[in-house]
Amino acid sequence: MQNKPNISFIGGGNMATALIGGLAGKVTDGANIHVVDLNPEALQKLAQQFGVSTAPEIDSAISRSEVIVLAVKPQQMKEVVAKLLPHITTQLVLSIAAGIRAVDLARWLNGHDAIVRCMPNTPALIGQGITGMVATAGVSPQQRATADLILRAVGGTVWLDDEALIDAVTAVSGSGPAYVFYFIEAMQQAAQELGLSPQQGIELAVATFTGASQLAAQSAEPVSVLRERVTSKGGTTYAALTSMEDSGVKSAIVTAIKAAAARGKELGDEFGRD
Ligand SMILES: NC(=O)C1=CN([C@@H]2O[C@H](COP(=O)(O)OP(=O)(O)OC[C@H]3O[C@@H](n4cnc5c(N)ncnc54)[C@H](O)[C@@H]3O)[C@@H](O)[C@H]2O)C=CC1
Ligand SMILES: O=C(O)[C@@H]1CCC=N1
Repeated sequence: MQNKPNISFIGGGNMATALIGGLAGKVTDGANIHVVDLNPEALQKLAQQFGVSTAPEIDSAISRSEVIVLAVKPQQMKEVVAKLLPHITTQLVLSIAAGIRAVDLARWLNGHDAIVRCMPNTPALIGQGITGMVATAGVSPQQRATADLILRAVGGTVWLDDEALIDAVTAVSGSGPAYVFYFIEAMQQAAQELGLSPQQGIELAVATFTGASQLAAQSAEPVSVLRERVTSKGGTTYAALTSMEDSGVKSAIVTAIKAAAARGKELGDEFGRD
C-alpha cells in the first residue's frame, strides 16, 4: 500500500466531497489529491477546505496519480472516460457510479483491467457510510488494500466476489438511506396526526432510528429478538406490528428492494449496449 497515495477525482460533487473529507489530512495529504470538475465553485470550495489541487478538465496531473476515482453521474461516464484514456497507464481506477459495470468501463478504457467498482451511500457524508466493493482480475493486492483504505475513510466496506451482487448492495444500502428517510417521514406524519408538533415528531422519530440502529449494531442477538423484546403480548407495539403485517408492509419492502436491484441490472444492461 502506498504510504500517502496520490489520488485524482473526476467529479467533485457530493460523494467525492465526502470521500475527500475522509481522506485529506488522514489517509493522504490534501496536496496529494487532485480534483477535476466542470464547476469552478465546487473546485474553489474543495481547494479552500482541503488544500487539494484542481482543474476544470482532465489534465496531465492524472498521469501522476496512483488512483483515479470516477465520481461523475453514470450518464457522464462514457464521455469522461474517453477523455481519460490518454492518461491511463497502470493506475487503479475506482468507480463509484451506480449501474456501470467494470467490464464496460474496461471496454471504454481499451481493456484496462485494474478497476474497483464501489457502491457507497450518503451517510459517507458524515463518515458513517457503508460500501460494497468488487475488484477486477487485474487489481493487485496492494491496489485492493488502497481501495479499501479510501472507502474506509468514510465508513465500512464489504467486499464481494461476484460483481452481479453489486445490484443487491445498491438496492439494500446504496438506495437504503432513502427508505429510512421515508420511514422517518411516515413516523413524523403519524406523530403530527396524533397531536405532536413537527419538531417533536422529527426529534422522536430520528432518535428512535439512531438508538435502535445502535442497539442492533451493538447487540449479539438477532434483530428479531430485539423486536420481540419491545413487543408485549396484547400491548401497543403488538397492535402496530399486527397492523403492518395485515397491510403487507414487510413483503412490500422486500418487493421494493428487489425492484431497485432489478433497476440496477437494467441500468447495467443499458450502459452495456453503449
Ligand atoms: N448520491 C448517492 O446516494 C450515491 C451516488 N453514487 C454515485 O456517485 C456518483 C456521483 O454522485 P454525486 O456525488 O451524488 O453527484 P454530484 O452531481 O453531486 O457530483 C457529480 C459532479 O460531477 C461533475 N461533472 C459533471 N460532468 C463532468 C465532467 N465531464 N468532467 C468533470 N466533472 C464533471 C459535476 O459538476 C458534479 O460536481 C454517481 O455516479 C452516483 O451514481 C453512488 C452511491 C450513492
Ligand atoms: O438512486 C440511484 O440510482 C443511486 C444509486 C444508489 C443511490 N442513488
